[in-house]
Amino acid sequence: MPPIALPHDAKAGPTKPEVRAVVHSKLALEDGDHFAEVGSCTGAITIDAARRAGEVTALERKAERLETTEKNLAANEESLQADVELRNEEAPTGLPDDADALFLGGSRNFEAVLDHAVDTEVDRIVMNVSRLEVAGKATEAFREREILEEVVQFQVSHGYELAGATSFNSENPVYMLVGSATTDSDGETEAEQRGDEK
Ligand SMILES: C[S@@+](CC[C@H](N)C(=O)[O-])C[C@H]1O[C@@H](n2cnc3c(N)ncnc32)[C@H](O)[C@@H]1O
Repeated sequence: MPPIALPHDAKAGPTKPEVRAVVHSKLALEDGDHFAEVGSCTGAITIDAARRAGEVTALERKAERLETTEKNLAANEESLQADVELRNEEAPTGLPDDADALFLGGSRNFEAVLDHAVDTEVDRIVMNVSRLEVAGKATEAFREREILEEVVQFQVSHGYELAGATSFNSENPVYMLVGSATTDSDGETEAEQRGDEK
């Protein structure tokens, strides 16, 4: 599969390729999945998701950024397999009730978005955060809802040649929260079950 093309830019994006690779490893999208996204912006995550899932619903609160999502999706049309619906909404408004996987690239109303994910039992939830204080609040919100599986923090640096040697330019650190809101026959999430076992 060729790398995605992003001929159109928007402020606040795109999510860097190395970060996208980790996001998609955690989302583990398959043909039959419905993927929901909060904050599609340039569409960098949306395009990769539309190459893997069967259905994509992408929300973006800013109309001009949703237009960027649409244009970048069109630039990758030949490699997409999913039915894609773009919604100019501020989540949780506009979120589908049958998503298998959810990515929060934008953090507005994230508590209400997580409540919706719990109510609709979303199987895989990934949230990316760059600001430390928001990362702390989001981690608490995942824990309170007993849906937290992993907290991953990482930072990517790219090498460049300096005086015949290699030096590095660093990207901002990323905090990635990974969870699941599916429940067993007793109505417990996997995180709750792990708590019971301790
Ligand atoms: C950091 S950017 C996401 C970047 C995107 N993953 C990309 O690769 O281009 C966050 C985006 O989320 C949007 N956003 C934030 N909260 C939102 C919400 N509750 N509903 C819809 N969009 C939201 C913002 O307008 C912004 O465009």
